[in-house]
Amino acid sequence: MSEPASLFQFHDASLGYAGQPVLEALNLNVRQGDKIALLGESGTGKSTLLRRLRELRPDEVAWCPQQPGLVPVLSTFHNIYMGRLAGNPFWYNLANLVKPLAGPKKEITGLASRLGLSGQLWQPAGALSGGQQSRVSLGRALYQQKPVFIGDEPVSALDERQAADLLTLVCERHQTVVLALHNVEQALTHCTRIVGLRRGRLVLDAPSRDLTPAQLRALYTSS
Ligand SMILES: Nc1ncnc2c1ncn2[C@@H]1O[C@H](COP(=O)(O)OP(=O)(O)OP(=O)(O)O)[C@@H](O)[C@H]1O
Repeated sequence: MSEPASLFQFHDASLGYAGQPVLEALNLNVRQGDKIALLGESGTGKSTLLRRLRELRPDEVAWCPQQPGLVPVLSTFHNIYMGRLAGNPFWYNLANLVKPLAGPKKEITGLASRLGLSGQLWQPAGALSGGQQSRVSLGRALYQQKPVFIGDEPVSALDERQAADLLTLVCERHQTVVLALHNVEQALTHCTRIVGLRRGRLVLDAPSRDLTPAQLRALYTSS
């Protein structure tokens, strides 16, 4: 059987800002079909790496940022709809803003129900709880329907059951997934490969089946 295609490749790469490296000597190959959890303590460069992945293949990536970045005066429906804004003509977007058309209405109503947001569909995003807002943000990324999902702590504001349910949904609906997570159990349950960062270096890249929670927690120890 042939190897899955490579989507993102880094060879001894350095990633950072304005000439200041955050990640150095990075070697990483993300293949089609990978379900990767990116772990590491705060400030070690997870978001930096995810942003670069998104920049490399903007048309193929559904992006779920760390901060939901919703438009507070617009409804849940409209914020989810924004996931496909760029792919539709102006008149179509305007029509949906004023009076949602049957197609998007049906699709987004179904998605909102799956996200537990049926009761909030027409409420302004600014009136939602933090967890509800992060589900809207997830909905907006899912609505993009891209082959690759990149999420920066997409379920950190959710309770355990909701987080598990929505990580399952994300993995089912995308061929390739890369998620920054802080919960090692979630990482091992939902992802097939774990990439660990520590102090700006990639220090772990292994199949989930070969790892234990204790090994992953070591990424967060101070020594
Ligand atoms: N836009 C930026 N300009 C300059 N430096 C930045 C920028 N974004 C992040 N950094 C710096 O890069 C380093 C890594 O940040 P990054 O957000 O990638 O970490 P992280 O692992 O995602 O952290 P967290 O788990 O807290 O989200 C930090 O020192 C941060 O200050």
